[in-house]
Amino acid sequence: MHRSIADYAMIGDCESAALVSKDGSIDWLCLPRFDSRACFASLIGTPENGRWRIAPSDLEFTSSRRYRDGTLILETTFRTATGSAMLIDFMPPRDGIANVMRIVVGLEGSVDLDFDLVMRFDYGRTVPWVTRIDRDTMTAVAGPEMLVMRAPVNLHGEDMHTKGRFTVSAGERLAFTLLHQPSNQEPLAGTDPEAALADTEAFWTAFSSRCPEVGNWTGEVRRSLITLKALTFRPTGGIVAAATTSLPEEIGGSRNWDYRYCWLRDATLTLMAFMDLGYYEEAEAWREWLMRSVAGDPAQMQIMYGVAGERHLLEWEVPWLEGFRESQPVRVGNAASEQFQLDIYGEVADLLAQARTGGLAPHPRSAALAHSVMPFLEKAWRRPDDGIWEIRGEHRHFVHSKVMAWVAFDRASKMAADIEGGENYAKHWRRVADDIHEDVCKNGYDAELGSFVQAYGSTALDASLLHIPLTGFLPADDPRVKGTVAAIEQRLLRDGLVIRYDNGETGDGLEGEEGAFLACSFWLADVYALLGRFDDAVALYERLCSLKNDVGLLAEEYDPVGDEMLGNFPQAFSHVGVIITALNLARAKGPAKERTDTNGQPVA
Ligand SMILES: OC[C@H]1O[C@H](O[C@H]2O[C@H](CO)[C@@H](O)[C@H](O)[C@H]2O)[C@H](O)[C@@H](O)[C@@H]1O
Repeated sequence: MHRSIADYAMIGDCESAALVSKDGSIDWLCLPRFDSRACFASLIGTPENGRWRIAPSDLEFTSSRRYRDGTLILETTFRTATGSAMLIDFMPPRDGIANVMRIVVGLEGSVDLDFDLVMRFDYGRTVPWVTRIDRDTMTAVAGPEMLVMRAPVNLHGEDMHTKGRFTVSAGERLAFTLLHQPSNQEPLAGTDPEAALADTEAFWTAFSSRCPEVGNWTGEVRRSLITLKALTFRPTGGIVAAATTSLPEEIGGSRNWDYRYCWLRDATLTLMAFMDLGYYEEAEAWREWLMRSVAGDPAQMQIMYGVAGERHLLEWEVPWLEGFRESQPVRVGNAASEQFQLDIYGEVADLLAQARTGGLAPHPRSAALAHSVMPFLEKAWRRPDDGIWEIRGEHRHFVHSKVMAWVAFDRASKMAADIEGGENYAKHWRRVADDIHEDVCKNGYDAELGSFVQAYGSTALDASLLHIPLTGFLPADDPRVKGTVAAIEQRLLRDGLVIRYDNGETGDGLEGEEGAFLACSFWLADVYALLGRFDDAVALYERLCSLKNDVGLLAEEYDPVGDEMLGNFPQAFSHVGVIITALNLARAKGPAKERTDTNGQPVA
């Protein structure tokens, strides 16, 4: 049986994350940060590239799992012929030390379990020296890093694995911990796992209990909110697009990318979801991250940064990893970081404008940002770019990019009051917005097709055009918008889900195909809601939610033919869709008590 992406659940501590399989194996873990070199990389390799498995010795076991309510604490229950046991997996929010904790709890009878720990640094390549320090403690060292593993059972070394077999009986609890630290220090003591479990539960419930009711979809929304929070990097406010690299967009294909970075686009959309639910601290922290990351020459502004604002995200291929179900190459770093993508200015401006409307005080450096970025953009919007999909080919005049440049000037003119001389700026930026609007309507609309098109001069379609009504560029009932929606329904739907574009007619510079893009499918549901097609919107939303795995997680894409998730996982873009579309549906139809305004407050 092959593995599927849906087999995994995420645990994390808002600085990094691990993926745990249904059969109790942590197959992905990067420490100390999301984008650090993995110490468990079997997700995109083999068990020899690092993993930590605790599972029944009796291979005939069954398992089921869930997150403890309102938390990111994973509970996997194993059932065997002799009894049942629960594996509780979590990463405590850090007090300086990165820790993975696993508590095995005997539930019924007794269960024999196998322990198999394969510690590898450098994305599965480097085999460390493993040394026993005392009865319960082992260290693994290679170069600058050290893992300290504590286990209350007998373990031994075998073929570069740390192995053991133990029995847990009803009522018993056995705690295992793995912490990461620099190798030039003495092994740290670590915290008591049971106390850490209580603290972790308190952290997540304090966060998730503030989530407002969202119609029939509160459960869906809350799980996605927790997932997005887990993708934020607490020390800096950065937000990663997903927890993984190189989960394939086509099984066996080469569309494998590293998403463990902060895209301005993905992060702003994530923050819109946070703010729509009334969570403003994340927006404030991210705004600080943004101001530090983009500081300097606006021509050097990047579309993505590292979690602390790093700029050099050099893309390279990892030859020793065979890839998820042999999807090669595995990539680390992302060359799209060097692309020119016009839409990011609009996304950032939209976010800042919504943050202001939601009550965030003007940032002391918002004038500096406006004074450097807007004059740059006033010229730059006329240039072709790489577009929202980061197409690896020639620059084009993408319609979505121009629409988002309009958003930048539209929102800037509305926020101009925050800066000195605001009235004049407001007028000037409004004029530029009008120029862009005219340009797009003239060059981006094909009257014969009755639809906007992907790029000036092209007849290809693009799902990103759904942002035309969603951003307020044109109203949803404008005939040109209705025509575009009809064309997308006709040409970009695959088994009811939306693909980004038809690669046959577009050519994106890459080999192979990809699945339906889940975020685009949520956008279509949003547009249905705007058009008053409420039943269509709900049907599509519920279909999308049905694609989640057993613990409520979504990857970037879905293959309707192979019936499986594709792409990096869990993906912020997709979970943003779960939240924003639920809010749109609840606002459109729900009884007053279920509606929320942008502060997450019930609307009277
Ligand atoms: O399709 C080619 C590109 O795919 C990735 O980009 C996609 O993911 C980004 C992060 O979620 C998203 O912001 C972007 O809109 C998507 O197209 C990949 O990161 C790129 O390197 C690649 O060219």
